[in-house]
Amino acid sequence: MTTPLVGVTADFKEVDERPFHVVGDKYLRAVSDCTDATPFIVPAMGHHLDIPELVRHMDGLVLTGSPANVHPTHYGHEPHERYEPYDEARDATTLPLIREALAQKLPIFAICRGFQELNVVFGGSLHPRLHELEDKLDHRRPQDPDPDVQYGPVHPVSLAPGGLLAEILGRDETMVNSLHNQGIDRLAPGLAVEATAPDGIIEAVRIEGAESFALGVQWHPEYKAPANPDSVKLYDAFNAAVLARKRRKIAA
Ligand SMILES: N[C@@H](CCC(=O)NCCCC(=O)O)C(=O)O
Repeated sequence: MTTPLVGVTADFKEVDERPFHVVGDKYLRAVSDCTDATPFIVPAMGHHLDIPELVRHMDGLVLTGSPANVHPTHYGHEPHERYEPYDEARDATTLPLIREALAQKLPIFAICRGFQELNVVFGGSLHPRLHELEDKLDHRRPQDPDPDVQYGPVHPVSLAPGGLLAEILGRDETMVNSLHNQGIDRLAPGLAVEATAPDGIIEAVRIEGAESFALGVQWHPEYKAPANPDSVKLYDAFNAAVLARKRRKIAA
């Protein structure tokens, strides 16, 4: 069997005043270190991509995190400068990519912004600034220059009894990192809650009835993934689905 291919979504942003398609190294490295697949970067080129053809070549999809927020018009809200930065090139890529990935039963692992994109694609909405809500935790990145602190565990999440995450991790609670300003407001129909923070914020979802692995998490399992036993289990589960997809393609 040839090596499976996992697409990893890129942001579109300026680097030295020039446009670039960029992906954090940790997203690529986690796929490389913790699965049998080779990662490749999916550029944020929207309608310039032949998305159905691209998905046919993939065996799995990782939707990455990003400092940029999903444009509010995708979930029926007015844009406001306080909700920036946006990355409309990424929205124009990831939202149709998720739809096509589902149609082609591709394993999907959605992380942070990717998790939020899943909710938006299914018709849910986001709260643009969680930390402005009374009675919610501050879910933003810890203010410390050390990445091990920024991506260190900061709050527990309760795993839904009988859910996919509880099954994968083998328990009912775990500690997660937290580097997001936004979060799920209205949960989309078609998504099942897999984990919640102590303040009730949804931290993980599964696509109900998906024919392959289709999980989104608000935290960052990709950060130093091989060193985190929970992250290893998550990538193992994703990998099993990627390999199964690859075998199905060969058999077809
Ligand atoms: N912009 C959204 C999503 C947050 C997110 O994905 N953070 C990741 C930051 C960088 C990284 O580690 O990839 C929000 O603020 O909620």
